Amino acid sequence: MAAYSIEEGITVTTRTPPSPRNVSSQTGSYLPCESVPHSSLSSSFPLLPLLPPPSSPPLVSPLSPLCLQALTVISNPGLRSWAVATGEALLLSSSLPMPSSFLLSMELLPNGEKLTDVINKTNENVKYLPGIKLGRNVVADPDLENAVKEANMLVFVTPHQFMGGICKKLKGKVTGEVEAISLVKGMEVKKEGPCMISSLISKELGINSCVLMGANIANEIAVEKFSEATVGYRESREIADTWVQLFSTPYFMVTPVRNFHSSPSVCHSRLLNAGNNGKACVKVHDVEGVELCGTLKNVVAIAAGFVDGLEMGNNTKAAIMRIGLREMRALSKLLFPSVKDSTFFESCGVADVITTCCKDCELSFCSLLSIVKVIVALLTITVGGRNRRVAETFAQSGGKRSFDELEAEMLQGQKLQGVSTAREVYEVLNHCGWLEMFPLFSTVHQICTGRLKPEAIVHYRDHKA
Ligand SMILES: NC(=O)C1=CN([C@@H]2O[C@H](COP(=O)(O)OP(=O)(O)OC[C@H]3O[C@@H](n4cnc5c(N)ncnc54)[C@H](O)[C@@H]3O)[C@@H](O)[C@H]2O)C=CC1
Ligand SMILES: O=C(CO)COP(=O)(O)O
Repeated sequence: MAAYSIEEGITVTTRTPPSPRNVSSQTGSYLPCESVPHSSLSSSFPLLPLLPPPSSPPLVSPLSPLCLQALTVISNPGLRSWAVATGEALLLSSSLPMPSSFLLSMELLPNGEKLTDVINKTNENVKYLPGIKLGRNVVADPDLENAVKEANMLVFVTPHQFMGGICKKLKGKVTGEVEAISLVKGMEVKKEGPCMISSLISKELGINSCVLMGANIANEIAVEKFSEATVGYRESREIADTWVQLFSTPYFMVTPVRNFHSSPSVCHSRLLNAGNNGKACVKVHDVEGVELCGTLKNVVAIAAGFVDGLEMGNNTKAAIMRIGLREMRALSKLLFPSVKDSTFFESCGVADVITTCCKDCELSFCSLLSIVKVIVALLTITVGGRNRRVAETFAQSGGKRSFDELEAEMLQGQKLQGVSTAREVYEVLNHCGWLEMFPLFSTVHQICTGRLKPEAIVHYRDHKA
């Protein structure tokens, strides 16, 4: 059985320097190279050799002020998790300067061996990525502090619920010039107001953090289906380009997005000031726009799941997605006026709403190929957006089975983000007196907590809290 704790974990460490991945070994390039709007760095990146000579010097990106010495992925791999799809995909590529990938689990295999030991022995994650050799320079290490010791690039990929504990544990342990990127879709709500995960990382660890969000169902990326993602960044375009370079593959197209400095909204300032005796000083950039897209779309996905569970049809689903997107944009801009409208047209915005709210497949018994389709459907029915899927089952049960129970049963150790995010959003709306302005968001929370029936999702205007 798997036993997870923030105290223990796995790290995968590389001791050889990076070399960019070999594009000729990749398949499934969707767009011609010229149409991929990457930086010149990223377009030349995939052509370099797959494995570095053991004595190559550390990579110094021509665009980046950062000398890429070591990269640590802070994650906890699970079946079909984003951590596995991205974190380990990164590690598969020995293009990276990564001495380490930290996997927050001290998981024992059925034979009693530690997964970390087996990864180090076989250079393979026999449980979650069997049959695939990790980059030669990858080492597993169960000690979080040790994992970040040499790293100057940190990738965070865990459910948002655990980020507070992880940051607390790392406080004071991350030193030198370190850059972070968060792939975590979610936020924390403190008494002083909402705190995006990238801000939490920055505040707790004293380092800059970009974000990467997008329409990225993990298992599709794991099988190299073409996808896009958006990197949100604060100050430095060079840092964003470095992350784009690290994450990009022919089947994973990453685009950087920036917003300009601005003050937080009046209400947000009031919230912050209330908790900090007026001393709060927050700088806001579009890293928040990208991150709020990734965070809030999980609430919309829950709403879409209710619609599916009640078999309300595509028009209703489209209406809920549109209203959800509108509330996403409105809340993001109220919280952070610097958020740009155009961000909602990036992968992190409308595309993520679509992918997370869509059903994986429809069973069609009318087609000539119905048997094949049913088999394919049954094989794939367990994939796709988890928030939508669990909410669908919740609605089918008439709201009688709790989300906790369904999460444990359906996700087998994975974590649902949408239900806790709906609660966190509700707290913010309630605190700011905005509940009536966001009827869909507040109705979702009330359905999740059993105060309203799932059917209320289309009567949301009647349920002003
Ligand atoms: N899975 C996906 O398709 C995508 C996920 N994301 C985001 O990436 C983040 C991570 O998602 P996944 O990798 O899918 O996570 P996940 O839902 O697979 O959870 C990862 C692991 O965290 C573990 N965990 C349990 N207790 C823990 C603790 N105390 N400390 C640390 N970890 C603990 C869980 O057991 C699980 O194995 C989330 O914010 C998610 O919204 C983003 C894009 C796609
Ligand atoms: O964020 C995701 C896809 O972009 C994954 O969504 P779920 O957490 O609903 O599976």
